[in-house]
Amino acid sequence: MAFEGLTERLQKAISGLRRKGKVTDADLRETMREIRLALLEADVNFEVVKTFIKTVRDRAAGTNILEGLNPAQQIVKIVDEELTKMMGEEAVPLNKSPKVPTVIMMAGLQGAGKTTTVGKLALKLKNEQKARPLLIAADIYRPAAIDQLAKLGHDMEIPVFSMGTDVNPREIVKQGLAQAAENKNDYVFIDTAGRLQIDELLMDELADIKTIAQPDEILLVIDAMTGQNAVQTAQGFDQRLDVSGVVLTKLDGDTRGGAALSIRAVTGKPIKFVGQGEKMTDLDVFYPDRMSSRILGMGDMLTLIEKAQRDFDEKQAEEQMQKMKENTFDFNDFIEQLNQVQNMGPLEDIMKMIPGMANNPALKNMNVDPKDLEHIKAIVFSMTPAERENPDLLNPSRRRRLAAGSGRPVVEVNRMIKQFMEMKKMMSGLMNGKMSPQMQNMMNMMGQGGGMPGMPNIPGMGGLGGKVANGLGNLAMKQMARKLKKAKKRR
Ligand SMILES: Nc1nc2c(ncn2[C@@H]2O[C@H](COP(=O)(O)OP(=O)(O)OP(=O)(O)O)[C@@H](O)[C@H]2O)c(=O)[nH]1
Repeated sequence: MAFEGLTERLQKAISGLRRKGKVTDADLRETMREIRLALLEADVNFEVVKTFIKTVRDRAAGTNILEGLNPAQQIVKIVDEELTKMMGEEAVPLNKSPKVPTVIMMAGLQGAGKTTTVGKLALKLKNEQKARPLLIAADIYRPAAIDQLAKLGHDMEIPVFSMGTDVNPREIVKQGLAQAAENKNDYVFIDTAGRLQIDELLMDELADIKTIAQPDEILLVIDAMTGQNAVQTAQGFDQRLDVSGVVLTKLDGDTRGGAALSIRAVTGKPIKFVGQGEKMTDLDVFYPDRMSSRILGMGDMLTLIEKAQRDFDEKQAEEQMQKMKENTFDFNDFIEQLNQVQNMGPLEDIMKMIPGMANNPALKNMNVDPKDLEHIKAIVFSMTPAERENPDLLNPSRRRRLAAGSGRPVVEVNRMIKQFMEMKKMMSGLMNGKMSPQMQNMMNMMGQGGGMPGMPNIPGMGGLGGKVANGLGNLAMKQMARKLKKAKKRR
């Protein structure tokens, strides 16, 4: 997960204020100095940091009592709002042409992730809008690029237009667009060539393609891990091409965050999407406010809820809930749930989206080994259908059989069954609360209180209460409620 270093530094910078009733000028100066260092260390553009610090300091000095928040919370609130502004305030959607097709031209340096991003975006449009995109392979200089795009298209059942490596890219684009018109494709993506660095030849070619294709959107693909170089690259491309948006890739490997935080402020161009992994589904809309929450370690419940909604089968979730309510949730349901959780991605990443959890020391040391989940599955798969439906059948001799069948020690089998029983009991109680199905499912996944077998038990997280309900967590909850309200309004 991105930005660990920055999150830690910022929290440390602010934590000094937490015990103070009133903030003196010296306190504020010290905190601002720490925040400034944290941002510089994260490789945020120097000028951007300077402006940011001045704004936050002016605001912090001007307001001492805000909605009953303590000094630390006030600073967090201001920093949160200013970070959000720095990254552009609102999510900016993809441009859409009033008449088909919408033409999207991609640009970026070699290896930034252009081809991968074309695939991810096309798949997103196909899945979410039932779009019928055409991908044009106009990178003739790296022969593997055409094959890569052709393979992506083949796997996702999205057509790819290519003419090999001997035809001029300008001609390929012309003919590709003609084909899109003929096939009435609603989106066209042009995958252009990249170089190791910006050079005149490349820029001339891209400028020509722009003239030919008249794109509705020029998306610049930038590798977040290259920090300030990414920002310079963005400036270089933008000067020649006047790009309309940025896709920041490899955010999953970016521990610092400098590019994400500076690009908008330096270039004035919005980050529209972020790439967070190598899978075709690892592309997300960029929400400045959610990113800011994450950076401040306040979690990102909205994304978590969306992830749950996207990756969870609603009908299945309803059925499982009903079973929990009736206390008839069995090992078959449990396996289904484990599979769903695994689909959502690494558990550590999911946990970090919960307010107050990003810097939980227990979470830091937590190493969720995917093998643990596999062991649990192995035990369940060793059960007979009758045992899965009725865990009460599992007497000691049957448990010994499960241990032998799964290759796990008997104590592990016993522990797993005990935890399952406890979870089942707890969930049936919890289900009579007033949470939405998604929330209930999430709580369930997170191993509330007693803990779900295989899910880490997090000390201090006695339910979402404990750790989360105090300090920054408390503020995060308030912020979240505000953001949820805002998001609802937008819809
Ligand atoms: N971890 C991670 N890897 C990514 C992401 N986006 C792309 N990659 C990887 O980055 C590498 C380069 O991606 P490509 O799509 O081939 O890069 P490109 O910009 O098309 O390169 P050229 O065609 O040479 O210009 C591949 O191994 C991708 O899997 C991302 O968001 N996260």
